[in-house]
Amino acid sequence: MAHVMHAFETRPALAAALAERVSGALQAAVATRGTATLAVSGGSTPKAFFEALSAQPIAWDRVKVTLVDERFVSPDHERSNHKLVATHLLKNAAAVAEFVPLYHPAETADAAAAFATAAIAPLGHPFDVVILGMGNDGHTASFFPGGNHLGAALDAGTARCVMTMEAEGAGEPRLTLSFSALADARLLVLHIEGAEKKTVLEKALSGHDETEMPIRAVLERAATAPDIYWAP
Ligand SMILES: O=C1O[C@H](COP(=O)(O)O)[C@@H](O)[C@H](O)[C@H]1O
Repeated sequence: MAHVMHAFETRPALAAALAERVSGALQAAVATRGTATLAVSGGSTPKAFFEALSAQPIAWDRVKVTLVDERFVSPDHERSNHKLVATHLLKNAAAVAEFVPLYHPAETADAAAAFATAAIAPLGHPFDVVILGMGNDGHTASFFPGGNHLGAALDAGTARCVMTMEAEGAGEPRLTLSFSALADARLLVLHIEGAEKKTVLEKALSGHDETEMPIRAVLERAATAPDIYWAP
């Protein structure tokens, strides 16, 4: 699947341009269907983009926001992706958006994943916008190399769901949307920053083994061609 590369000179320029692009897609969705859905990544990269997006003049009360993946930690934990979104995105104009968490205070990650699968179902499909990140190990969402459920998570035939993932490089157990739930988004973005991530992307583009670099599943066979946003 071909991708479209958008390279920027600075990270603030990327954040502003991506916020405008996502804003346009969400506004179009609201105009067409009355509601819009947005699934975002966590990690360190999206903060400036979230801040820029939070100020966009969208009918945010019609927008439902969720995560592409989450750590199995409570929302007040410093590694919680929910906390990141609450702090940097669900503010300003976006404060009225509805947030659908993946984390649920269940006894096990598997039980939380079952709750989350039920919680995201009413959002409908495909998502209007999905923003993916990428780790230096080639993971995206929580599709980690060596992940215990990686095969099922990347299987296009797996029903749209939230699954658990454990992997050496993942830290705590993870909750992740399946590839099937992400890959047909109306707008599918891979947002990466820094020279190291560019090198990782080039490596991913030069091979085919998805178990080595799960991001390859998105780059090679997502139903929607990804738009890649990069800045040094
Ligand atoms: O663990 C995660 O990492 C990736 C990449 O994060 P970054 O800190 O390198 O930007 C992120 O996309 C994912 O949502 C997150 O859970």
